[in-house]
Amino acid sequence: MGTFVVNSLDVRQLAYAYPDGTQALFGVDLSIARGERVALLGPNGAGKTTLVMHLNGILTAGHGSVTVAGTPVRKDTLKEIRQRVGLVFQDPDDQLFMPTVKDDVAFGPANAGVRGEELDRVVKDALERVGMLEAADRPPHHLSFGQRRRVAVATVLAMAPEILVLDEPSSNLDPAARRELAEILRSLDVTVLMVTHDLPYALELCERSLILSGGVIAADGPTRELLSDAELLAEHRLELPYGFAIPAV
Ligand SMILES: Nc1ncnc2c1ncn2[C@@H]1O[C@H](COP(=O)(O)OP(=O)(O)OP(=O)(O)O)[C@@H](O)[C@H]1O
Repeated sequence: MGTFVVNSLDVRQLAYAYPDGTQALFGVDLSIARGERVALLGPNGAGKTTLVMHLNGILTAGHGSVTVAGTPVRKDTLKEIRQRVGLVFQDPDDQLFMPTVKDDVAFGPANAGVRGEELDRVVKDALERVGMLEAADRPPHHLSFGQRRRVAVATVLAMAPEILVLDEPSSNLDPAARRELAEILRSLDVTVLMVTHDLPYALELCERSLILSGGVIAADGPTRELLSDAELLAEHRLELPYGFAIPAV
């Protein structure tokens, strides 16, 4: 047998209409290789959330397919898929509900059968990776918003996901917390897909970006090239902050 490379994510001809008939996706194709960090850009209503909800089977394909590390997202693979696709919601409070930070991080792996010293090690490692180990015994609701977002990332990392999917990771963060999270994400060595309206954040973190617009992938290429194309940005209602200049390489 020859060697072949399995992508972290393959989406083929994915189309989806909500029960009320609203067609949100019209045949989306995309592949993300292992270790890539990719930004998913696009105006309000483009279908970004709808696409993300297909990645771990919250929604299942009306038409087309989603495959994570070679495993198709289907009803009978959901358990495996939910472990492989680490979704970090925009609001960390949707993800943190245990009395302490370490209980929250332990919840997923404990459910998957990890126990004892192995569980302690997994929790410690995930908290260390997001710089939150000192907060292990604190109640999540005593932490700042930025700290809670980092703990939410840790709860997902503890499952050793194939791909980390972040919804608006920089939203509601002050400049220092925004920069700290960028440093953490850059250090992770995991495949990342991040949905963002923060174009400078996409540029800083992701070599490649996708523009989803009107339910289709309208552009896929180096972030720097996409963000340098004023016409492309205007066409898809994307705007760089006033006065922002793309830094020279
Ligand atoms: N539950 C629903 N029922 C019907 N239509 C929906 C539902 N959720 C979303 N839509 C519609 O599907 C389309 C895509 O919405 P979606 O939330 O995926 O866009 P988005 O790119 O995530 O937008 P935003 O940037 O505002 O979060 C929109 O036309 C939206 O109105």
